[in-house]
Amino acid sequence: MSKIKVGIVGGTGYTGVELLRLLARHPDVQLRAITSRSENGVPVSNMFPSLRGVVDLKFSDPASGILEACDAVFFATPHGVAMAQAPALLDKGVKVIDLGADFRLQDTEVFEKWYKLAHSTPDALKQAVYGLSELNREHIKSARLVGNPGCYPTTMQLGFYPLLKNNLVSANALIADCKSGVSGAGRKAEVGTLFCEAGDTFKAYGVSGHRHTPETLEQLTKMTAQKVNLIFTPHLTPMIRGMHSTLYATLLPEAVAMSNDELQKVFESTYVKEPFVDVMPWGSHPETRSVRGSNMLRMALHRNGDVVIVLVVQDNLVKGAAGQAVQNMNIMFGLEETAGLLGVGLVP
Ligand SMILES: NC(=O)C1=CN([C@@H]2O[C@H](COP(=O)(O)OP(=O)(O)OC[C@H]3O[C@@H](n4cnc5c(N)ncnc54)[C@H](OP(=O)(O)O)[C@@H]3O)[C@@H](O)[C@H]2O)C=CC1
Ligand SMILES: CC(=O)N[C@@H](CCC(=O)OP(=O)(O)O)C(=O)O
Repeated sequence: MSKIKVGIVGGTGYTGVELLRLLARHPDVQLRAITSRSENGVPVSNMFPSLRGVVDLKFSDPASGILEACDAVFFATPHGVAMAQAPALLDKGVKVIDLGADFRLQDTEVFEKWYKLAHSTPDALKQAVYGLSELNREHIKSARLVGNPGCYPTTMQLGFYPLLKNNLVSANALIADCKSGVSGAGRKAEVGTLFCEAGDTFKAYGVSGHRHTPETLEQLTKMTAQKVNLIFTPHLTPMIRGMHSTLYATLLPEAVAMSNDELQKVFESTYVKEPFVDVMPWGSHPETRSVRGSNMLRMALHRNGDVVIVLVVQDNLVKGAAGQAVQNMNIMFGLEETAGLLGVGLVP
């Protein structure tokens, strides 16, 4: 089979360089174009010496037409960019995966409220498929346009799914207490992400409303007939990569008698065939470093009375962004789902 020709829009950002790291060693991919407006013409390896001898392309202008010759294009760009540029690529038969939020929310009014942007391509949005690989694989297989999930929503959905799908917990009282590494904010210069502002300190943000709440609610609602209510509190933690989500859900009266062993089996049987979801033994404490640089999401169950506690870790740049995007590309092109994604986490 000939290799898939791939382009990346936004190659100078953190998810862009993560895509490059993964795709450069992907057995079925040929990297054709990596765009940057600010670094146009500069060799990619000048900016990222980690890619010297691995990627020999130069950054190109996203408007040069080079993307149209690709089979697949990833948008690793701020919200609003993919919706402006994807329709022309789709018209040329190029498959598109957006790492931003332009194609995640089905309701344009909700999108406009949270992103403060008018949605310019509601027609393209109608054909977009939400790219949570494990739960939406069948739709992703035939998708031409995928909206890759947000990083926090990936942990919340995969953690709550076995409980909601099996009607074991009250969906009306879900709590997600989540922590992200600073790379989650992207590479753009902002005072809040400077070393002196984000190092050796810890804080919550977006407590009264974060745009990942509507995305997560929209998807959790598909898992259960109950009304879903979610309290989601993100925190910024002084590490570069990694995300840790502590999820709380109260068992319904009819499920309270379940043993820890039975609950564990529900999770294990849900994810037994998933190459990138690891259900650890009951009572484990997954660490972010166990998934650093890898596409694996690890979870472990605990219980306090009627409350089930699910601990979930992932690398925000891999399973939370670029890795899941590559996983979706593999599914869209009928490749081995794990191709290019079998790297092991970096410990220590
Ligand atoms: N960081 C993370 O953990 C996660 C990020 N995401 C999402 O992925 C997307 C990318 O994030 P991240 O890599 O962190 O962002 P960065 O801010 O680090 O990078 C953004 C990139 O987009 C390019 N860009 C900006 N504006 C335009 C434009 N108008 N046209 C073409 N290219 C443009 C920039 O390059 P240049 O200006 O040179 O063209 C840069 O390479 C965002 O939508 C983000 O929300 C999703 C999940 C997790
Ligand atoms: C630490 C940090 O700032 N994280 C980002 C979320 C990560 C991300 O980029 O998600 P989207 O693709 O939905 O924007 C935030 O809370 O805005």
